[in-house]
Amino acid sequence: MQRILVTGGAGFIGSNFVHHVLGRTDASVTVLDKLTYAASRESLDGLPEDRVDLVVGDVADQPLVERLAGEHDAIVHFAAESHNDNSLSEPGPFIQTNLVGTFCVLEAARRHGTRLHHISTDEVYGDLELDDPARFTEATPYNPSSPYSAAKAGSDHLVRAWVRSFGVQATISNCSNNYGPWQHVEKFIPRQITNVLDGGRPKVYGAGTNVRDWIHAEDHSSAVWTILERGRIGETYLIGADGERNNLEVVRMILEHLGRDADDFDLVTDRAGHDLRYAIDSSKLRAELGWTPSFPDFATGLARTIEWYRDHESWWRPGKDATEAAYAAKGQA
Ligand SMILES: Cc1cn([C@H]2C[C@H](O)[C@@H](COP(=O)(O)OP(=O)(O)O[C@H]3O[C@H](C)C(=O)[C@H](O)[C@H]3O)O2)c(=O)[nH]c1=O
Repeated sequence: MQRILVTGGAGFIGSNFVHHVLGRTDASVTVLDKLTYAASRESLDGLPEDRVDLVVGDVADQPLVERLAGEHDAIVHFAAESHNDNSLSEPGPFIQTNLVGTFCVLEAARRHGTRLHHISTDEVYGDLELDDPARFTEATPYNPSSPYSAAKAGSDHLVRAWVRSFGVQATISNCSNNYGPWQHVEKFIPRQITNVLDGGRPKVYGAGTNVRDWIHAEDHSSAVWTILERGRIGETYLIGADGERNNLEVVRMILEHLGRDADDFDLVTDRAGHDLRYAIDSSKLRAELGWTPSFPDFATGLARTIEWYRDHESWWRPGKDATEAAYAAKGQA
């Protein structure tokens, strides 16, 4: 695979993947990205210019995606609207990008016989009880809760249908919550880090007992590359790094790292339909393809991420006020 098309490659997880591929292989990458509020050209800075191309465009632009698919050996499809809170206030873009966009990618892959890897989320499985020892596996029934996760669930079903009905050469991965550099300040970890850097207080939904299974974006990238290279066509692989923490634990770690009292946070209005707990069993990926996470433990990864936000204020600052104003309008600031 020498020529790879990465949809959504200027977003948080997509751009981490582009850095991963260009740093570890001799492949060249075309990024197709609409450069919405959640993407940034800066996330692609420092890459070898002769091996990366940015096409600013919409993944739901069928002729554009068809043309690009014909010029590449593989498509890795990250492009998606990803923020649950936004999907609750305005679901339309989630249907358009996550469902219609995936349809366009599938039709393009079908027409050109291009290998496809579809990026998805563990949220398609709904949530687990806090005291349930179970974790999600590839056999867990779909049960999405939000417009975001329902649209991602639908996109997974489209991929499986195109594999079975049209022989599209596709794999799917469902990953848990990512953290790391270049994540938009609307998301939980960057929001709380930047609140504290600004001298403010973290804002925790509900009672803060909801659990997320954190993985560093770099480990997500290495898993996706492994599946792209060695995954079996038509298969789904769950990606996770055994990083379960509740939201209170995470904000306390951020506060303590930045020299503040661990209880210096506010509990705010809960998210509607807020999923309680996500937890991934990634045994299939580890046993079948030999993948293991390489990033250090969550505490070390979080500390490095906090330092990254401290060092990159000029990147996150322009979006911060508008993001907080939107949360304030919902009683979550
Ligand atoms: C923004 C914010 C969030 N939260 C809570 C809500 C969740 O329990 C947790 C993480 O929230 P966040 O919105 O960052 O992420 P999730 O809703 O878990 O979803 C994320 O991880 C999955 C896998 C994807 O697939 C999504 O694309 C991705 O956004 O913190 C707060 O308590 N306060 C806040 O200010």
